[in-house]
Amino acid sequence: MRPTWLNTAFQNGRGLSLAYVLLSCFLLIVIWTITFTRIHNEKALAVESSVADSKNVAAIISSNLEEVLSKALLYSRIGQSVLDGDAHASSYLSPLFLGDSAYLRVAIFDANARLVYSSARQKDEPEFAQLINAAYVSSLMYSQRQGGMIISPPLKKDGYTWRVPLLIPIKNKKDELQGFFTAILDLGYFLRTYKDVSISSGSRIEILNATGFQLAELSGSTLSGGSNFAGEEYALFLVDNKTDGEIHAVRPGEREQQIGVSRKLERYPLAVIVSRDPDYVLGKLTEPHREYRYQAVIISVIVLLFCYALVHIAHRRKRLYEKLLYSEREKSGLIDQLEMEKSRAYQLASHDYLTGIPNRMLFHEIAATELSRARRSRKLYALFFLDLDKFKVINDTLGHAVGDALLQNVAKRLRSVLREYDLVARLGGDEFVVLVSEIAAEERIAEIARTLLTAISEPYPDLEGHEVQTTPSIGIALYPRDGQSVDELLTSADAAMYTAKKAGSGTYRFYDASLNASAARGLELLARFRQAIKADEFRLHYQPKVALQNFEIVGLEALIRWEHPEHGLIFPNDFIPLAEDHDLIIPLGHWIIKEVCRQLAEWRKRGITPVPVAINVSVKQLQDELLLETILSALKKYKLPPFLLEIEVTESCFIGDIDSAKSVLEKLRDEGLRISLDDYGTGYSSLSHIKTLPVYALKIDRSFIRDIRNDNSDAMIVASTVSLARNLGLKVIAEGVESKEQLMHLKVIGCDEVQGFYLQRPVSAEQIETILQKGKFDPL
Ligand SMILES: Nc1nc2c(ncn2[C@@H]2O[C@H](COP(=O)(O)O[C@H]3[C@@H](O)[C@H](n4cnc5c(=O)[nH]c(N)nc54)O[C@@H]3COP(=O)(O)O)[C@@H](O)[C@H]2O)c(=O)[nH]1
Repeated sequence: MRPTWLNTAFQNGRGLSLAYVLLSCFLLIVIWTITFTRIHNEKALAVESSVADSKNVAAIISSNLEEVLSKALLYSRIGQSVLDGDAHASSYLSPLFLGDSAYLRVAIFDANARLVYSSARQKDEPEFAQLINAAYVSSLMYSQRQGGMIISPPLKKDGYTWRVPLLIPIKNKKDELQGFFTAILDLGYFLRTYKDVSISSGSRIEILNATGFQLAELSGSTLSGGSNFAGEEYALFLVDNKTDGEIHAVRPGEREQQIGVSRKLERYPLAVIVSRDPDYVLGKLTEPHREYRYQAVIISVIVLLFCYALVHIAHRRKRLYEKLLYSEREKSGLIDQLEMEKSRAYQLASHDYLTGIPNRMLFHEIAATELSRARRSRKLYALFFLDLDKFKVINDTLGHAVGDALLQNVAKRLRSVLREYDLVARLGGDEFVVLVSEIAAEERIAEIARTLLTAISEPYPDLEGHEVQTTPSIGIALYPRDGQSVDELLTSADAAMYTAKKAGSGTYRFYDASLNASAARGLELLARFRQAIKADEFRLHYQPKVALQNFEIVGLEALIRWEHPEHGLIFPNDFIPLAEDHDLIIPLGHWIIKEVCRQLAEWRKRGITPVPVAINVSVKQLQDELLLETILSALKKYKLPPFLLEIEVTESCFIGDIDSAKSVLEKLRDEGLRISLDDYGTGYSSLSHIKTLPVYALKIDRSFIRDIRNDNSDAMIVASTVSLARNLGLKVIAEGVESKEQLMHLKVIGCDEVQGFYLQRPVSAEQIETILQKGKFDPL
């Protein structure tokens, strides 16, 4: 992820422009670095190859020069024979010397510097006199390394400076000076032989003697000489120990440093310098290097133009982005305004202006959605229609302001006594409606009606300075019994409200008249409950669970009934919710546990093979601290293995304090009891959540089985539950099987067990005994 400031910078174009400029600078640096490096390298290479070439030339020249000088040594030995008095020796010398163009003339002197022989047949040789003096001055100590040779600049200033005289002292066997061999060496002739081979217009060959005097120079085709470099930096190489090397000094008289190499002759006091004009060496690179720079300039211009174009685009983008942002802001402002207007309009259209609660329109909308949910639920839905008694009188006598305040307070009180998700609306005038969803038992409905009645009947101490008291008349309609749609329910509840009004103010009535009696009966049952446990009025009925593989009975479910002395057999839906609400479910639960264990023990005693019996345990029972102890002591008392007792819990046990419910069930499982999840599909638990619970089986709710043959979505839900549960290693039991078709369908999709009226309704312990003895069904 890019940091936010970077994102913003890139979005608004500023960051992009900067990036393009930096990239361009980088490219320019790269382009010019490459260009200059290439130029520099090529120059260095050219200099290097010129130096190597010059070194070769210097080596060849110095080697040839050594050869030429070696001949002078040969001639000096013939000269010794002449000095020894050999009359014919001089006749050997002439032809040899005549064939050697490098030497112009030779002469031999005795030890007293008297001329003994001259090839030029001269009486004296003044040019050599200076050399002979020099030889005496140096006490003839010229080293053998230098061939014992003296080579000096010519005395004659005739322009032929390259015609240099050389002297070789001649010694006898006792190493005494016997005389001198002298010759004029034509270095010009020598150098010219290299003119065509190695020398071009930009090159120069120089021959220096040991003192730094330039004896000869060949520059192009021009011969010259006579410069004295003694003591100059240019000739410093003469005094170092190296034979050859490069010259890094400006030649006297030149402005630029030449690319030069030097080489000293090994045996004679001469040195060769080969140098080249840098312009000449590097001149051929000038054009290609100009070309490189030209290319670099063109590429740089392209890069700059490209950069300019990109920056321009980025700026345009920035401007567009700003415009877009602006219009987005404007648009979202408009949308917000419209939304506000819309919600205000909706609020006005859907809510009662006086009380702020939903009006008839919104009530219809929400109630319709609630009823569509109600189809899946096994709970009850009730619509309460309320009308305030004597409201017209209050309004007419105390004024509209008091009437309005009363309506507002009634709405508040209704809201305050109901759950958040119960629906309260004002239909108009003094008519209110309340839709209460998911009511566990019918008895609860009467309780709710009484709560509403009490809340509204309380005095209103200060309504615009007046104390007011009123009562409501409440009509109650139940879904789906009294109406399938909102309108039908409203009509029924309205009718019931009129019945209530007729019965006298401050009362409630059910649309189904029989329920008025049952509401009263609820109170009566409650009053007798504890006594009923003591008087042993409760009974357990049993319904078999059958394996679909072979239709054998694999278990039973124990279902409670109340054998009331006056009302006869009462079913659990009529008293279990009452018992739950008034903390009576715990003593009842203890009774059921003991009774099931007692029954199992009795069957075993009578030789009937017992099968596991499941009991229903509610949330409240799971919170009972004595539950585990009661179960274990009952199993112990009747010496029953724990697997014979099963526990059925609903998903509602895992809403709220899930950990404590889970821990109780885990303890029970650890003791060997099996836990199954009842009414699966009516709650919100996902299979992945169920996997974390200590359950071994799922009981698919009968509302899914009812239409399994006709409703595709029910069939799909059941099939996928079976397959997913199997993957999780859970058993699947289908409840509410009422037909052969449902049974076959469930067998085909791989359901494990079924329970339902088709095979067997719940029956008394005596009746189930016969069925248990048979052990299996034959439903096909
Ligand atoms: N906490 C306790 N709850 C209990 C106990 N005994 C029962 N109950 C719960 O009361 C609800 C109603 O029970 P009941 O009226 O006994 O109905 C059971 C069956 O008779 C009924 N059933 C079985 N087969 C079919 C069928 O094919 N069609 C059909 N319409 N009804 C059928 O289902 C009820 C059993 O349901 P379930 O428990 O989900 O397996 C009920 O919620 C009971 O749980 C008790 O001792 N303690």
